[in-house]
Amino acid sequence: MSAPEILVHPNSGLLAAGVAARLITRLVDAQARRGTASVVLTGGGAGLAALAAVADSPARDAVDWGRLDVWWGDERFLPSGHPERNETGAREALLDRVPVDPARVHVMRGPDGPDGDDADAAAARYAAELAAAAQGAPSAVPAFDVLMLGVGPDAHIASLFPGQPTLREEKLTAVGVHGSPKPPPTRISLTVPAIRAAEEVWVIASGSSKAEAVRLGLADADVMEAPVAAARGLRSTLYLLDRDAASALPPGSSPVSSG
Ligand SMILES: O=C(O)[C@H](O)[C@@H](O)[C@H](O)[C@H](O)COP(=O)(O)O
Repeated sequence: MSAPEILVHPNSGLLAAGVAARLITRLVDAQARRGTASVVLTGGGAGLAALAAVADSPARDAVDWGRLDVWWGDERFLPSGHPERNETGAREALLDRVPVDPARVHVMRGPDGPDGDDADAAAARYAAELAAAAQGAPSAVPAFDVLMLGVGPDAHIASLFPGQPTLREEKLTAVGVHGSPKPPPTRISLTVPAIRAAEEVWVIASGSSKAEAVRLGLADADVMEAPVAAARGLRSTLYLLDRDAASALPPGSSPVSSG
């Protein structure tokens, strides 16, 4: 597992622009190497702002959008098109604005999907889709090039909340989440092992309400108390922050500032 690197941007707008530039570069590099690329998206303000910045960037045309696999780290268990779905936000910010291949946009299904109200079955369906794309990898998930995560003030990532048993899941790669403290209560989430199988994990945070969660994540806090501490990539782990989110870094951190 990689130790986190910390990159601090002057404000939330420059954070979004910085994440967008970095994402475009990573996807272009992956496609140059392998022909395809994969990304795992997050819901939440900072992650969606970064996607909108990708769509607004002239450099976006350097990405071959038809050869990109798009996955989600978590989804709110709501019907397709619902404004609160992470999918809806990502489509509005980016996916409707670039020529992605619909067959490569891997959504977590909601109650209008083939499993109806059964979020656990919808999660199992997603795990099966991940396994099919994993080409026999022992992790049963593809080697994601970039997995983006927002973080909550309570230090949750994806839909893995402090104290919930889903944090201890070791075998399944996607789970149904019930009783989420952040609405809506029912969700689907990747698990810790699925997140940690990504090549690069990016924790993206903006604003002072995230400063304590960022501190806990970097201080290797107990994962049951601060799920963000589990967010580590195989090759690299980046904390992409604005100044306010970086206002309580643990002693001894070596942030790199931009701008
Ligand atoms: O479904 C969700 O709510 C998200 O995936 C969640 O994990 C989010 O990324 C964080 O809560 C940060 O959200 P904000 O950036 O909006 O605070």
